[in-house]
Amino acid sequence: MAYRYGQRRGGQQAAGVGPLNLKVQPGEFLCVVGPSGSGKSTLLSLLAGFLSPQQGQILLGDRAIRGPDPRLTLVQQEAALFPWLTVTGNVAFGLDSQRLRGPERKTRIENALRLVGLGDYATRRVHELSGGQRQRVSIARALAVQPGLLLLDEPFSALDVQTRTALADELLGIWWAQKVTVVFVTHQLEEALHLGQRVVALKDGQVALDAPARDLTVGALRATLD
Ligand SMILES: Nc1ncnc2c1ncn2[C@@H]1O[C@H](COP(=O)(O)OP(=O)(O)OP(=O)(O)O)[C@@H](O)[C@H]1O
Repeated sequence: MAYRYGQRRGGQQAAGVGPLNLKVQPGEFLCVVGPSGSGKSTLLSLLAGFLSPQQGQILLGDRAIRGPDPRLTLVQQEAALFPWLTVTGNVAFGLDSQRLRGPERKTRIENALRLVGLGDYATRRVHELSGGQRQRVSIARALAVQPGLLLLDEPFSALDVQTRTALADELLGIWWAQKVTVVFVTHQLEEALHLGQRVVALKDGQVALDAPARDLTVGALRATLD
């Protein structure tokens, strides 16, 4: 598939991604790395259904993604939460599109908050939380809908190193426990190698490298992207 933002004059290729062909296995943890402008966020917007490929298609299972899709959720760099709502209110908001009511709704929220270590914060207002706690709420909101595909776009980049490392390890624990398929975008090569089972490196919108993380080093990734 491919997506290009408009056309450039003078025969130069317009910015965007592709053509590329990627298959993510169910339950896989895939990290996408690449320098600024390489197309990471564009790829994630395509996977999230915010953009439609101009060429080819994106399938989730055997059904195409044609727009915002309840089978997947996206967590972005800055937690997009409602500050005036409680932690529970924010997580519940993600469930509204599923029209989930009653005890199952309550259980989903409680489980999601427990998974991110915020079981005791249910009634707190979001504006009282730290940046790391807010990002935990975003992840809980994404997990509560029990997505088939969890997309994360540099979710920890606004956080200090310690919080970032702690949250990365929590995410690994959640992935392990929930068997959710994860596509995680980062420009930090160390983070990609720590988290991913597989790493895809993008350069100018193309796949420059696609390999199991265990076969890679930061040096090898850097050399590919230079
Ligand atoms: N809305 C847009 N209109 C036109 N060009 C765009 C648009 N959004 C992104 N681009 C261009 O597409 C290319 C890929 O951008 P993208 O944001 O996907 O890169 P990225 O790898 O996520 O970068 P960063 O790490 O800086 O977030 C860049 O050349 C960018 O300038």
